[in-house]
Amino acid sequence: MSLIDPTQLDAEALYAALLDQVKAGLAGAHEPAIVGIHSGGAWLAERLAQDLGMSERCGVLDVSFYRDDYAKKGLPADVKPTNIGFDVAGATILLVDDVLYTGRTTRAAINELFDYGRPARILLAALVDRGERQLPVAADFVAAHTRVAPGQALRLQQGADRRFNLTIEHESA
Ligand SMILES: O=P(O)(O)OC[C@H]1O[C@H](OP(=O)(O)OP(=O)(O)O)[C@H](O)[C@@H]1O
Ligand SMILES: O=c1cc[nH]c(=O)[nH]1
Repeated sequence: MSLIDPTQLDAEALYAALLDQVKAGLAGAHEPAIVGIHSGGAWLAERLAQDLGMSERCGVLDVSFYRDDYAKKGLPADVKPTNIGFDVAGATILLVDDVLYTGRTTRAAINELFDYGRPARILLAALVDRGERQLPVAADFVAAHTRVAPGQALRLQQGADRRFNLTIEHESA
């Protein structure tokens, strides 16, 4: 696994690489569907679903209520309703997030998904894996591995033209 300097991450090139991986990985999958984690994962999921002709089977999860730090942090200002308009039971769900770090968001998302039904399989796609996991979580599809200094965060942004951009910010407490 080679690590890419976080200042060199080209979000559009990474998106194209992730799309290729996901296309190959979902070929022949049983009842495939795509679910993005609000907010960056949802932008990615919507674009992947459009590019794969799967917009009818694309949903969004807001894991705020399922986070293990919910009691401490409460709800963020921009909480959005979860929206899954297809049958999760028996489906192959591609869970999509922008940045994979501690793994706690993925854990919360899997917990929430099971409230909608029992999927046949869940696969995880992340645009960037920054390592330093705190839970045993691994992505099936990753466009880039990097390391970011403590106290900093990678943030995905989407422009009005739907193009992606990754920036490095100081992490909010
Ligand atoms: O692996 P973890 O340590 O859980 O971190 C990864 C999560 O952190 C970010 O979400 P955040 O909660 O900051 O919300 P956002 O997507 O709206 O920025 C990111 O979008 C991932 O969902
Ligand atoms: O670097 C990070 C870590 C967690 N979540 C992000 O969006 N970026």
